Amino acid sequence: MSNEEKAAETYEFQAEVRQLLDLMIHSLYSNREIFLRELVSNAADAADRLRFEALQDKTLLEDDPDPRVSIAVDNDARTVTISDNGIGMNRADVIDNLGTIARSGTRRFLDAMTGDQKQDAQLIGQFGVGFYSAFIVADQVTVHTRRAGEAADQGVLWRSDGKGEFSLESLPRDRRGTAVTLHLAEGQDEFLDRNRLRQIVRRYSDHIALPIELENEQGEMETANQASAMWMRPKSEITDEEYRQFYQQLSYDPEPPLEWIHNKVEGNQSYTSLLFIPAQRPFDLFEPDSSQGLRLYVRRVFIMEDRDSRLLPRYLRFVRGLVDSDDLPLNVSRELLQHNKLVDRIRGASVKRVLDTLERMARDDNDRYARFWEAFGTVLKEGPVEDPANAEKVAGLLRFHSTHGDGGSSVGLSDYVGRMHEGQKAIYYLTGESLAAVRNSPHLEVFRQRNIEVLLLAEPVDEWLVAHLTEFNGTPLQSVAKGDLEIDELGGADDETPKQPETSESVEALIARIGEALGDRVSAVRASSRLTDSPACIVVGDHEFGLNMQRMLKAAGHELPQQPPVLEINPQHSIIQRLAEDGNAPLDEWASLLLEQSMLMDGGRLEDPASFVRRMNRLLD
Ligand SMILES: Nc1ncnc2c1ncn2[C@@H]1O[C@H](COP(=O)(O)OP(=O)(O)OP(=O)(O)O)[C@@H](O)[C@H]1O
Repeated sequence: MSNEEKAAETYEFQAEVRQLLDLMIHSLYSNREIFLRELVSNAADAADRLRFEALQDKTLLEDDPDPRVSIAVDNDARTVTISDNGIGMNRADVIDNLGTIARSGTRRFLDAMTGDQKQDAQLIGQFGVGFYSAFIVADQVTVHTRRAGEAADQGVLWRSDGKGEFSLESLPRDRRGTAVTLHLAEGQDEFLDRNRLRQIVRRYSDHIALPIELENEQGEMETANQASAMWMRPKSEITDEEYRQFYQQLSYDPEPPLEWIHNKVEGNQSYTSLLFIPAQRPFDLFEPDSSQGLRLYVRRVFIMEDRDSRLLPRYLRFVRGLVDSDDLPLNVSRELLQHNKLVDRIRGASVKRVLDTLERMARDDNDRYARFWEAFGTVLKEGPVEDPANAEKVAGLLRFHSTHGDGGSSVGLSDYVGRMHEGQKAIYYLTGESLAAVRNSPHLEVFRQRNIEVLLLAEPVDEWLVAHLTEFNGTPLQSVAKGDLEIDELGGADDETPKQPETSESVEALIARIGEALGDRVSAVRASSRLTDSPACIVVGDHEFGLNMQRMLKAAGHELPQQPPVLEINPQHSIIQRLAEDGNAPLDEWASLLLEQSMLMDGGRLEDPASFVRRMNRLLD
């Protein structure tokens, strides 16, 4: 090798990496120890990747087949070195991975930072900021690495002080894998203390399933973690604390999980699954490429993270954990997972376990279920759409706001059905843009008067939900804002509730004239049985999209057929009665005003708000 080739080349960090480094160094002061978790986790990932690639090519293992991570301290040089005998990196890998290409996570991470130290530190905890966390405690970092399968002279040395540049040079390396050496910055000497390091390994990496060795004072290597696949141990021997720790090391979530489900299945297909239901929402739950997904192992070898939702459907993406199969082939690929009967069976059983567990929680522990619902209810509402086979089961787990009770979102469909009036034929609901808008909607008036409960649905996902969930245990779900209400069929009517009075002839005539005035802005004008306090409201047909849904579809760029709404008039309202008597009232103006105010009450936008205001002022004048 010539001298020129050996000379170090200098590269600049990509701008976002620089930003990340800067933030990390300044905002992570209170949580410095996580650097070790991150570097150990990278080392363990590298060992997993080697094991996986070695399934195809055994020569990669060279004469060193047992995966291992080791941590060594040099007190004189004030360095800590984390080494692995994993997959290693070649020159191009190093350039890509350690500095010049922003990882997709970096941008998301920067976007998620709030500026609040405490919150951000927690966020970093959840995120797994990776390699760059080395600079939280080090003012100089070197990475010496060689890719498995390549010759010793292909070793590469990366070096940086984290300030904007890094250098790269060739440096032969006998062993494959990577050694990351941290030259501790001033004031960070506590990380030279082996006891402190041991304690950090136990806290964050105890359940990594390969040995993490720590050099003791006598220079001997000792295993610092449990280094076993905890999920393979019998349930009865695992303490709650161990489950919690395992969860934390798997998810980086500081909050203990609400529940875990550990199953060993034996028979014609054997596998173990360990599933956790978290207590808090991860920040990327609603991002399309969120890092959620179970980990798939085959006979203890980590194969991949299930980013394609093969092991669990999307609406259960909040579940964390793993599946370890004895029967899948070790060389299983993404494609193979897509069409595999064993995977189908594992998935079916896992869905059932999660739903059964949630049912039990909902039945036995209201408070815990309320926490679950608060964190993940919105996601669960995708269930009936995504998984029709389990729609009924998921429907039973849903919770809603309602006109009944204290207004919290805690009403289940079976609670509702249990309270239905005799003769009531449907579960009534109203969707809208916000809770305030639905709560105050004129569509609820007659239901309030008759004391009939209505579910109040104000999340965007609710529109999709009710489009797919048309009944619950045989009782249909019906929007109170759609179709012709047959008031006497509502149920809830008893002798004391006044029957809907007949509409007088003069009001009938008025309704006809309003219809003429509005022309094709409406598909019909009719007397309403919905209203008690408002003069008018708008209604769509039974099989048409609700107005809120129409707005959402339009906002998403869909072309919708023109479907003018029906305007319903309250024959008992004093404005209506006055108009029916007064032959001189400017009826064109009044008709428009009634339509426009009804649209506004429904959360709609007027195409010409200025004309509306002028019209109102003329009539008030
Ligand atoms: N010890 C190592 N051996 C081999 N490759 C490594 C090692 N450490 C890091 N890398 C490579 O560098 C990349 C970047 O590492 P970094 O820790 O910044 O992010 P990550 O591990 O991909 O993400 P995260 O830490 O969020 O899981 C890794 O994806 C891996 O390809």
